[in-house]
Amino acid sequence: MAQAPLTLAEATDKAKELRAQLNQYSHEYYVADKPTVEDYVYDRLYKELSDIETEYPDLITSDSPTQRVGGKILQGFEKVTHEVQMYSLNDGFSKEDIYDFDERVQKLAGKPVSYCCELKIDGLAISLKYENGKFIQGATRGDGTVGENITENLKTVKSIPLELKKPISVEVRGECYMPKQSFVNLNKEREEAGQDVFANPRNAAAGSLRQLDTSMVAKRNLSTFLYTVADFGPMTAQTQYDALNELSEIGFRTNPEKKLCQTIDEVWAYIEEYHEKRSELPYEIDGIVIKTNEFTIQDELGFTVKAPRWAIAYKFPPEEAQTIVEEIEWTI
Ligand SMILES: NC(=O)c1cc2c(=O)c3cc(F)ccc3oc2nc1N
Repeated sequence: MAQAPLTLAEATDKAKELRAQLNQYSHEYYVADKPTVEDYVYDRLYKELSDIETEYPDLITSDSPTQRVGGKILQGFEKVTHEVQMYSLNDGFSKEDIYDFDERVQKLAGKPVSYCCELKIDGLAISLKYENGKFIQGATRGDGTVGENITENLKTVKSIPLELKKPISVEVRGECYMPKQSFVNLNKEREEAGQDVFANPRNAAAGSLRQLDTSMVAKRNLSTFLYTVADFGPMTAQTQYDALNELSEIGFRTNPEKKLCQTIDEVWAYIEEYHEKRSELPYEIDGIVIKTNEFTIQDELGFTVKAPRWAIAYKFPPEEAQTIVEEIEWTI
């Protein structure tokens, strides 16, 4: 039985309630990886909100889940200048490189330091800006000083919050990536459509974020892991490990495999552990990022022209791309 049409007042209240409920379900599914409802529950509420917004377009808000599907055709990507430079990392390729890094850092710091170790996600570095809790700008790293404005495309990435849990103004950085399974599915579709396939998930993510049709990006199932606070705003973390937890508390998706290591031996054990586990992860990693944990020490060590002195990326030897795809295809 069709419901009597809602008055504007009823529709306004109902839309607000549905947005909050849907954004909560979406956070659980795409950010916390802990969905609490079946898809059909979400879909039914989504349709209810979408119908209200069709009836009353003025009720559409920037953080409405209906804004995630894209549908804009962009003319191109404007340039964005990063007020806080987006550096790259120095690479290490051997155990010796990692122990040399530790020796340099301890000498510069003048004392033993602890390290925060993180998986090195093989995606595309992005910067996200929020004003009073609202997502206002997303950009690529570019050359570290000038990147591309890909805000409209990043709005379709479900793990990127359109509104934070607190109305704060911050700039955060992280990696946008395509999960392995999505990569295999996308290449299957492209092959069947006679299109070129992507060589690896990183290229697929980069190619997806360069789409000018935002509805195409929405279909690519991209995700994110955030790892840096560029402009702290009111955030209080004094170490990298705590900053990752704080990023998660305000609504960002962070990688759960981080580890606080008191010695470089512990760091090396972590590197070996994840070199083993690499093929089981649902996303590609190309190494491990090691950072001095205390921000006071990061400030003391600072940056060279190219990279921070207080971090190093240990790069795993490249896995044959074929093995990755074969392994996944076997699991389908
Ligand atoms: N791909 C990654 O998973 C990853 C990348 C970086 C960086 O590129 C990076 C660059 C800096 F100048 C400083 C810290 C960083 O931390 C990082 N942490 C990570 N987990």
